[in-house]
Amino acid sequence: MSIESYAAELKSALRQFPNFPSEGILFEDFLPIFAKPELFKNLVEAFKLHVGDTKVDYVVGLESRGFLFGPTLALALGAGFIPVRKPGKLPGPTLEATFQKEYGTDKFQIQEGVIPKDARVLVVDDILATGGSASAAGLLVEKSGAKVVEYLFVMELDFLKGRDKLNSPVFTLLSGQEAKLEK
Ligand SMILES: O=P(O)(O)OC[C@H]1O[C@H](OP(=O)(O)OP(=O)(O)O)[C@H](O)[C@@H]1O
Ligand SMILES: Nc1ncnc2[nH]cnc12
Ligand SMILES: [Mg+2]
Repeated sequence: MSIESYAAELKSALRQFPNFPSEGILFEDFLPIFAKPELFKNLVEAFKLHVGDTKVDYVVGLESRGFLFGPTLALALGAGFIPVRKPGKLPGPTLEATFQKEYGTDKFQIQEGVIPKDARVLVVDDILATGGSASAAGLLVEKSGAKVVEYLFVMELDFLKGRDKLNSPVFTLLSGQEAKLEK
């Protein structure tokens, strides 16, 4: 199957919730994908097709939703998985970055020394909204001395222009929201 046909099938599984978690947000719920093994398998297969022969040493997944498929994708690519977590969850020395997102401020941490210098990394998450989360994660990868080969997302909220904050190529599997939710 092609990436496009995987994408069409996956897109039809998503559910939208207007005004969640706050007024004016159209929330894209991608959890139904994980309730069906064939959809979950196809999500990973579609990303794998996109990555192709590109050399990847690590997949870095963002807490929480990037943890749902990041490790599975890493395994499928023969790469390691490294978590970027919200503060206070990782033991030992960490690197930290603060960021703004679509609905609030947050912090991310990564353990120091877990990514070898010059490693080739894919940063993966479910949604690219303002780009705050992904750019903070990219910064942590760069602070570790590694290289972000590409950012991979299931979906993008195009109107927020999050990709402008990212300084490596960006791939989004499904077409996203082009306009803000009308009241
Ligand atoms: O591009 P941004 O504006 O940074 O927003 C995108 C991020 O927001 C959501 O995570 P969130 O932290 O809300 O919750 P989660 O723990 O459920 O992943 C989403 O899963 C992305 O990680
Ligand atoms: N509209 C949205 N739907 C789901 N997750 C999100 N994260 C940030 N914005 C989101
Ligand atoms: Mg998230």
